[in-house]
Amino acid sequence: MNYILALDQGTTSSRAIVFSREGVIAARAQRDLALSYPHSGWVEADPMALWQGVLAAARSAVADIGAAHIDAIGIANQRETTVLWDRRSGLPLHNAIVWQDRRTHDACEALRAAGHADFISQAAGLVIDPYFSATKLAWLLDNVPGARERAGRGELCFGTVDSWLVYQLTGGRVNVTDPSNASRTMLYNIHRGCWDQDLLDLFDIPRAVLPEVVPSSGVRGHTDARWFGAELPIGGVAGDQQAATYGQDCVRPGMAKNTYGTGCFIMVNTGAKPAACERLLTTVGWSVDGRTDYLLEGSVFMGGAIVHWLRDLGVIGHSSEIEALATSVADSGGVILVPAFTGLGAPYWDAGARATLTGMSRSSGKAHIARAGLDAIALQCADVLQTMRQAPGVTLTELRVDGGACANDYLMQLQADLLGLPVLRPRVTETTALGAARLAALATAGGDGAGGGIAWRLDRAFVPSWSDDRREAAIARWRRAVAHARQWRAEDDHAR
Ligand SMILES: Nc1ncnc2c1ncn2[C@@H]1O[C@H](COP(=O)(O)OP(=O)(O)O)[C@@H](O)[C@H]1O
Ligand SMILES: O=P(O)(O)OC[C@H](O)CO
Repeated sequence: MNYILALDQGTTSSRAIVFSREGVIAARAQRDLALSYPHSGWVEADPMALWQGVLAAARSAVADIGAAHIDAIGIANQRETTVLWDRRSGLPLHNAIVWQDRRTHDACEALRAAGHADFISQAAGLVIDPYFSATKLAWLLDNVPGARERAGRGELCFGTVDSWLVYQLTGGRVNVTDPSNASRTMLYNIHRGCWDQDLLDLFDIPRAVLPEVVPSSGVRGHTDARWFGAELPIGGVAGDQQAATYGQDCVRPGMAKNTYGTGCFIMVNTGAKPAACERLLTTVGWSVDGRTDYLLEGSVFMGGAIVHWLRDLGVIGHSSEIEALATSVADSGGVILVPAFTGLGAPYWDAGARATLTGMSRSSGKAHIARAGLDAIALQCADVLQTMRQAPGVTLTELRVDGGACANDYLMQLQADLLGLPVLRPRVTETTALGAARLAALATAGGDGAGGGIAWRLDRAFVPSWSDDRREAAIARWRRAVAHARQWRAEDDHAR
C-alpha cells in the first residue's frame, strides 16, 4: 500500500500527516513555530525556522513509513504571509510578514481614500485590508535597503508560504505558486487567472519578483534527495482554507465547510465562475484538471479563541471541559457574549466594535457564561452563512465541519439548529491536510476519481430540530446584542 505525505503549515505550527490511499492517517508529526511581535500590530515569523520546522516534522513522519512508500507530497499553507528571498542563495531578506500583521493599515487607508476599492474588488475579489500580501510585499520592497532595485533585476523571489516551501524542498530549482494562494495576494486577477498588470502597477510591484502560477494539482517538481533520501514528487498545493474545502469534498456549487479553529473560516463553493457578494471575499478554491472552482469566504475572528479566553479567565481548566459546563444549565439564562475583542469580521467588518457581555442577572454563573461563549461561536457563523445564502445562485443544503472545536457536540447541534441545515462531521477532521493529500493523489499514478481516490467519510450528522420561530427569535436577540457591541465603542470613544 502506498501513501501520500501532507504538509499543513499553519500560523503557529507545522504538521506532517501521512495518509493511506483509503484516507486513513498512518503517521503524523508536528513542530511549533514561534512568532515575533517587533512593534504593536506587527507579526513576523523567521522563514528559515518555518522551513526547518516543516522539514523536521516531514522527516519524522516519513521515517515512520519509509520514503519508498510515499507516492507524493501535498502542501496546504497559511495564506497571505509574505516571504522575500534571494533567488540564488535562497536566503530570506527579512522575516516573513504574517497575515495577521497590521503595519500597512495606513497604506490601505490611502488606497481606499484614493478610490481604488471597486477596481481591486472587481479584479482580485478582495476588500482592501493589510491582511493580503500586496501591501506587505510593497512594504518589504520599500524598507529593505536595495530590495526594489534587486527585485526589478530579477534577483529576488516573492512568495507566499507555499512557494517558499516548494523552493526549499526542491533545493531552489522550482519557484511556483497555485491559483488559490495567488488569489490571496491582491495581485492576481481571479477572472483571467493570471497576475494583473494594473494591480502590479498600483502596488508598484516588479513582475520579475513573482512566481509562476501552476495548477493546484499536478507535479511541480521533486524534492531534493538530501531531505528524505529520495526524490519525492510534489503533486498538490493549496492555501489551507481552500485545501480544507477540497478535503471536505465540497466540489459542487452550494457545498460549504466551516473550520472551527482559533477563528472560524467558512467557505462555500460557487462553481466555475466567481460569485460576488458584498461583505464576503471571492477567492479561487483550486484548479484541477483544467477547471477552476471559486469560493465565497467569510471569516470570524473569535471562534475556539473564546474557549481559550474563558480558560484564561478560570471559567474552565481546559477547552474540553466547556461542553459539560455549558450543558449543566438549560440555557444561558439570557446572557449573550459578543466576542468583538479585536472588532468583528464578516459580515460586519467593524474593527471598532468591542466585546460585550450583556443580559446578566444576579443568578448568572460560570455555566451561563460558558454557554454564552459557545453560543457566540455558532451565532457568528450563522451570520456569515446567512449572508452567503443571499449571494446570487447560492443554495446551501448542508454544512461540513472540521477544526478543534468541532469535537463539541453541543456546539455542532446548536449550529444545525441555528441554520436549519444538517451539520456533517467527517471521520477525519484533519481536512486541511486531507485536502492537500487529495490534490497530490490526483496528480500521481493510481490517483483516479474524485480526490485521487481518497474518500470523504461521515462520522456524525447533526440534524436541525428548532422551529423557524425559535430560530428567528434567537437570531434577533443576537443581532440586538451585536448592535450594542458596535455602538459601545463609539460611546466609549466619545466619553474619552
Ligand atoms: N471541546 C471543545 N469545545 C470547544 N472548543 C474547543 C474544544 N476543543 C478545542 N477547542 C478549541 O479549538 C481551538 C483549537 O483548534 P485548532 O483547529 O487546533 O485551531 P488552530 O488550527 O486555529 O490553532 C482552540 O481555540 C480550542 O479552544
Ligand atoms: O494558520 P491557520 O491554519 O489558522 O490559517 C491561517 C489562514 O490561512 C489565514 O488566511
